[in-house]
Amino acid sequence: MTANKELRVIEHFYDAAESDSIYRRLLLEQNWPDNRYSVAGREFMLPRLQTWHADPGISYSYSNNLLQTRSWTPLLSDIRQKIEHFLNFSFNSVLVNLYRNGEDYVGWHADNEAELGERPFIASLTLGATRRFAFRHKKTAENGSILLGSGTLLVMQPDFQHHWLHSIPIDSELTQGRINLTFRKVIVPK
Ligand SMILES: O=C(O)CCC(=O)C(=O)O
Ligand SMILES: [Fe+2]
Repeated sequence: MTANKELRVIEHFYDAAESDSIYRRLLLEQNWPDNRYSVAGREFMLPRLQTWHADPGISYSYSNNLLQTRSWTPLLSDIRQKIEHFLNFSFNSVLVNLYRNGEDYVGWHADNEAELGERPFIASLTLGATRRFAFRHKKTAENGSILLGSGTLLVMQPDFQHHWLHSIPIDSELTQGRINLTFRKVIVPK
């Protein structure tokens, strides 16, 4: 079993000009919050900036701890629609990450919170600078990475979160920013 079967990469999902224009718009429009948080009385700094947008009634523990839920902007709705149409799947939330330069990163994790259900299906769109997306198997020493360039859509199949951890490592040489959108489907409790 390799991670490749559980990852699908669609390059140029948006072409270079579209990706560049979306990147610039998001950078200006997102009204990025401060990345200093206080959780249970402890202060910490997230090594990137984030916003969280969801349909009404959607609650996600990660975001409840760290982020306010925002509504969909017209631009985020348009992107969601294009991805949903392409994948024939509907999402109800998106986590937007801004890596201001190569010093910003996300550490090893799996997106397997209970609210994403048994089979978390995640679509991730990269805009701006190219960054390395690294993955490593939870039980074996298998590991690998792929470069995600602007306009690339990465689809993480449910089993990817079960078997692998992923991260965006620091790239100290890099001065440009990157925005990543991970579209998710939070399960609404009945
Ligand atoms: O920036 C990326 O490509 C990955 C972001 C990520 O793993 C996440 O938001 O859970
Ligand atoms: Fe992730």
